[in-house]
Amino acid sequence: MSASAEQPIIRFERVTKCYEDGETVLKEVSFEIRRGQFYTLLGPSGCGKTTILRLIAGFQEPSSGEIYFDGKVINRVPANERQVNTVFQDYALFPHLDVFENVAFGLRIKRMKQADVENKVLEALRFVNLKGYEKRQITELSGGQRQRVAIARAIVNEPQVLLLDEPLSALDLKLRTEMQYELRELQRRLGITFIFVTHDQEEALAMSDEIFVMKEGTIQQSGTPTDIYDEPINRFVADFIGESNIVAGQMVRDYEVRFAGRTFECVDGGFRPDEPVEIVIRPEDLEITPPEAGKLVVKVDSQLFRGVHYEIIGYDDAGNEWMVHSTKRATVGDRIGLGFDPEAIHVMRFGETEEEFDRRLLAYEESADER
Ligand SMILES: Nc1ncnc2c1ncn2[C@@H]1O[C@H](COP(=O)(O)OP(=O)(O)OP(=O)(O)O)[C@@H](O)[C@H]1O
Repeated sequence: MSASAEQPIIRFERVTKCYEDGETVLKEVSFEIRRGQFYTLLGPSGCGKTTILRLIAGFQEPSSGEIYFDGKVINRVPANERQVNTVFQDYALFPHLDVFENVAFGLRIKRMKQADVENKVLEALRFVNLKGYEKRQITELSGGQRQRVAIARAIVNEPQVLLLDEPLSALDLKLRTEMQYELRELQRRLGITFIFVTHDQEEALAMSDEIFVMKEGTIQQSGTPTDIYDEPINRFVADFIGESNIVAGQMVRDYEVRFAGRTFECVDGGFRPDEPVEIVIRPEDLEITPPEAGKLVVKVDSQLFRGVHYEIIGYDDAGNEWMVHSTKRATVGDRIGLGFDPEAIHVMRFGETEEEFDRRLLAYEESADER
């Protein structure tokens, strides 16, 4: 592999963004984006996702820190000189132009020859399955088709990076799911980097090679969907990604944790003895057993049929709530046992971010070396 192929295509180095009103919406954010991958920025409204896209696109400048593209600082490079295109939430199509002219717009500005414009526009429309729609007006298209025109208009410029700001949020659920497959497939065929913004965790898990989970202008955790689902770094991430049982606990020593009034074997280390922690167990990792065989015993409070499983809510004697996803039914009011493997227990430090976690792990490994 050549050096440039290994180099991240985009790198943020301690990037901070304050708006004129003094609000700091990104706080020393650092990350790397590798070539040809599908990235998702995931987080609640207002956490700074769109601001990151605007900084990459060149619509805004950072207040401090460096943005690199292909190894060069681009903080002050104008938007039209960057090899980046954006698909906006509302698509921003021109209603008075037909499909062909919408897609051709950027090429006409570049004064490309008519024959080349035609070739490129038709190729882009083929890519998004809209061949034959060239003469249609935008108003005569469905939401999904408009979405595809917006993508064709962006990829016709052959960007190295495509930024997509909540592009599926205007679509109904069925079309949204279809477009998730289409977008993922399109990214693979084009082989360019996609940076996708959403606040929908299922969408992020389904589509991404890598997810950045954001909160209040910081990246809480980055990783593959499975990393983030299985090993959430803190309560915020665990809560935001999927359904979780989160209860307070205390480390006894490495690989032994106490919660709900009992001590359990676990697979996490690197904590101080007696350190207060939070425990995550996913509802699908809990198994219903007879009460005497359970690691925990809960009283069933409610039950809902969810199609593939029952969602059962119960309370243990310490008052903790437990959600269970089970193909077995339970009876409201009964006491049932809950079984789980040591691997199903995920131990987190209170409110720890990824950087704090890395520092703790390093210190732990160094102290283990000394021992
Ligand atoms: N031009 C601006 N001037 C001042 N404040 C702004 C400006 N643009 C955004 N903000 C503020 O910056 C914060 C982050 O906004 P941003 O649009 O990046 O969030 P987001 O995560 O994309 O949210 P959403 O999911 O709602 O689009 C918000 O508090 C927002 O009010």
